[in-house]
Amino acid sequence: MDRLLVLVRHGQSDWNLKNVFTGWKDPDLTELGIAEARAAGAQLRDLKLSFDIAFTSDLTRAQHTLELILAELGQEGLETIRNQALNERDYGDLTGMNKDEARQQFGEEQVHIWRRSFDVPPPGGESLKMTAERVLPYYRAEILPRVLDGNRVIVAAHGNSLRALIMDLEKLTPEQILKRELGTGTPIIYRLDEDGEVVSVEDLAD
Ligand SMILES: O=C(O)[C@H](O)COP(=O)(O)O
Repeated sequence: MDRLLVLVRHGQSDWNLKNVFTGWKDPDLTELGIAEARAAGAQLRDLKLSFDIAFTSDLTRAQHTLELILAELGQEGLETIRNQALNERDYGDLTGMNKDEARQQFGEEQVHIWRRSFDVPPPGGESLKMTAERVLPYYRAEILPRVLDGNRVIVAAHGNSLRALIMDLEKLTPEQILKRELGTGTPIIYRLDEDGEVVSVEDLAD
């Protein structure tokens, strides 16, 4: 049985381009983001992969990325479950602020802690630990059982919601996961065993 799980971060968004903290705000993809999503779909098609069900967040940039990938695969209209449990980490008071301006205002070190520490949330927002506390229960309840049933699953989501999932799948420490940068529009292909443990991982960025 092929227990396939593909994770993909959305393509470049308007606010990625503007270097602005985005979190739960809802900008769409840029032209480059659209091209990245199509390229991700083409990579999966070249690998002859197709899917039985898709999951995405409640945010446009991830949903749009998924639609473009499915179109490349000739799988428009595939059953898709959207849930805000897969949303990007909530950036709280930093949302909408330019990342360089935030560094000038709060200092390089503090902004790095907010962005890449495991359990220090940005003011009014979510840490990676808090993000994992909503992503992982959803994964275990809704996504993993489908993979274990033999459905080929694709998940289009966000840098930090996917980090939370990857940390669990690959059994990474907080230090290891925080060094892991996920490319926009780059699929990561997992195959799992009957217990949901990772048998193989292929990051198409490598
Ligand atoms: O929400 C955002 O601004 C980005 O998608 C992720 O931001 P980060 O690189 O600071 O984690």
